[in-house]
Amino acid sequence: MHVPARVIRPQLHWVASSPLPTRHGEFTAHVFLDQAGEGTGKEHLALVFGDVDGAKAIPVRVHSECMTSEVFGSLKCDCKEQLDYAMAEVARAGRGAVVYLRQEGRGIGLTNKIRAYDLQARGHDTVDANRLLGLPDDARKYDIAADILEFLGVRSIHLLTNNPEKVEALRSLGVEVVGRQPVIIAPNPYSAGYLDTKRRRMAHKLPRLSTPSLSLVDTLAVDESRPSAGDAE
Ligand SMILES: Nc1nc2c(ncn2[C@@H]2O[C@H](COP(=O)(O)OP(=O)(O)OP(=O)(O)O)[C@@H](O)[C@H]2O)c(=O)[nH]1
Ligand SMILES: [Zn+2]
Repeated sequence: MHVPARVIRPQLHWVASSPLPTRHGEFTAHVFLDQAGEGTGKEHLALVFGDVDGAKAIPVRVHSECMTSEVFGSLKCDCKEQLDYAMAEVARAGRGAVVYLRQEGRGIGLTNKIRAYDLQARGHDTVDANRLLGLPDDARKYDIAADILEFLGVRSIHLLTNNPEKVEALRSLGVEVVGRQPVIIAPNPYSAGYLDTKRRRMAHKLPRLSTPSLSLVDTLAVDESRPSAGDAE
């Protein structure tokens, strides 16, 4: 059945919803079309578990797109495992949401992220690679996430994140963040330096990590039954 779009604000429209069975349980997927500025045509997603309308202090993950890890299994970052963990956590809590924002590469887009990866392959860390490209360390915005949460009727949240700046950004947009829940993923040999840079240079609340042995790569490559970080928690 086709339901007409609902205008959230002039350039952000709710456009579709459907049940979405996942390996973490049955969510409802809501799609929001962003027609503003550079975001023209971007489709953002909210995966909702249980009844969140009017809910307080529910777990919410505001996640930024990472095609390289989420689609292709890149080991350079922790994004896919964080997403899996968040979905499992929301389902475990019985209600909550994952807001999936299409701001690839901390908002610089896929092309620039791959350019940054090329610089990282030449020895630069994730922050310096962006700077060498003349780009901000983090170009993301969270106004759409705030609007989506308001649209869903969510009253207050526990934000699943290690990034205190994300908490502050959402608060400054009027989201009542009553707590922060860490999303700590064990490093692999390719992500350890990246995670350490996030801890040292981006103020992420991450533990000091020791670099795991390279033999873990072989394990990751051959063991398809490996439990996800979410399963391990
Ligand atoms: N520019 C750039 N973006 C990256 C890199 N690695 C991952 N990303 C992007 O970073 C975004 C995720 O941001 P993170 O800094 O990993 O984490 P966060 O969302 O700030 O914090 P958490 O809530 O704790 O996950 C996604 O959009 C990824 O595509 C990188 O090396 N360079
Ligand atoms: Zn990533």
